[in-house]
Parts: sequence; C-alpha cells; structure tokens
Amino acid sequence: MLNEIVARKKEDLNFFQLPRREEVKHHSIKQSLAFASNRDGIGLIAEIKRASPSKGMLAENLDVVERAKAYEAGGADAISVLTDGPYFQGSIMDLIAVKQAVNVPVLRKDFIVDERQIEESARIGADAILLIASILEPGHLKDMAEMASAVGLETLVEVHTEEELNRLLDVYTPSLIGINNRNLQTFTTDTTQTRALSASVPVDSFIVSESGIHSPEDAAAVTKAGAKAMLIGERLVSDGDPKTTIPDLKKGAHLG
Ligand SMILES: O=C(O)c1ccccc1NCC(=O)[C@H](O)[C@H](O)COP(=O)(O)O
Repeated sequence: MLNEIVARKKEDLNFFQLPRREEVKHHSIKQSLAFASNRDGIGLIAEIKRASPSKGMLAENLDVVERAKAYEAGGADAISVLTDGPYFQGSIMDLIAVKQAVNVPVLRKDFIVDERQIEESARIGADAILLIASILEPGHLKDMAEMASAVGLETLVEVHTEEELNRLLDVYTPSLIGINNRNLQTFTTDTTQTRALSASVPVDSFIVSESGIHSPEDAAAVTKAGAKAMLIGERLVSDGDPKTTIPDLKKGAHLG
C-alpha cells in the first residue's frame, strides 16, 4: 500500500514541476524595447498590478493570463508582473502563468533584497528582474546584477534621485536604467523626474521611465526627456481595451 501511495505521490509531483529553465523560450527585454523604440518611437512595458500601497485595490479578481494576452495583443513589448503579496496582492504563480501565456519578455517586479530571490526568479521563468537602488547598497546591487546575469536574467535597475544614480554609477553602470517617477516615501508621481535625471544617465544606458504615465501627453514628455521605453501599471490594468490604449499611449512619443 505504502509503495502505491509513494508511487502515486511521485506521479502527482511531476504534475506540478516547472519546466527546466533551458526548456523555456527566453526573450531579451532590452532587445524587445530597443526594437520597439526604433519602430514606434518608444517601447512599452505593461504591468500586471492587482493593488498598490498608494491606491489600494486596483483590479480585484484580475485574470492575469487574460490581461497579459490582451497587453501583448495590444502591442506591449514586455510585461511586468508584480509578485509581492502583502502590498500588491501578487504572487510568483502570477508570473509563472503569464510566462506560459505570452511570447514577449516577462519582468519580475518585486523588492529583491536576497540572492535566493534571484535563484527563484530564474526557476519560475522570469526573463528579467527589477533591482531598486534605494533599497540596496551600490556594491550589493552590482553583485546581485552579476549574479542575475550568471543565471540568465537581465536586470532593470531603478533609481529615483540623482544622488541614488550617482552613488550607483560610482561602482556600476546598468545597461537598463529605470527612472522611477514615483517617490517611494510619499507615493507621489511626477513625470518631470525623468527629465531631471536623464542628463546624468550614461549615453550607453537605455532609459525606461516608470510610474505615473497615464496619457499620450505623459508619454510625449518622457520621450522628449530621453526615455526609450515606459513602464505603465495603473493606467492599463483596469483599462477596458488595451488594444486601443496601448497604441494611443505609444503615439504620444510622436507628439510635438
Ligand atoms: O505603486 C505604488 O503605489 C508603489 C508604492 C511603493 C513602492 C512601489 C510602488 N509601485 C511599484 C511600481 O513600480 C509601479 O507599479 C510601476 O512603476 C507602475 O506605476 P503606475 O503606472 O503608476 O501604476
């Protein structure tokens, strides 16, 4: 009997195994965004965001697979999945499901503070992870970025202030830099933050403007400021028709 139970258990365990990382098709987020920037004037990362500390619940009972497919069909060049549970109501299950449903690169958005989260990100199939300069010492951030690269993950390194950016650049120059327009202490957003920092970003780094982008005019402002891509959560997650909204937001890149 016990043998039977154990055999059955082994079979069931196989059911839940994730595919090996080398069996999953991975896509470069930088390449996807750079291609879109050349083709459309700006690349777009659309975010799966159920809730946030600043706004509370944004999309209750969100079907993450349906939403991710709608983003992709609408022209998103990458998808960001918030996997933090306590503050954003996300989970790694969301990322696993999204990765299996779309062909654009998938970014894991979380508060990554421990090397084990990098191993986990690789295991669950993420193509890229976010590293936040305000919560990691520059040397630690550099080590984390190198470790991520060694396991096949790209990194988007997020800064909000000039001081954070300069401290980081003293030890490490990220290839993808996210300028967060949201102040993480007050939660206020101001898209002029992208302009304020972009001149200090090394020319070879690719700028992603993050947060507070709601309209084609916002897209125009961050494009003019030097962003090559934008990361949008709230505006898109509750939107009825990403197939219309995503192209409209991208068209903002061509506004005067
Ligand atoms: O969104 C928040 O309230 C928030 C608060 C504290 C830390 C992080 C937070 N957001 C994470 C994000 O990076 C945003 O979801 C992302 O940049 C998209 O922003 P938005 O388009 O304004 O939803």
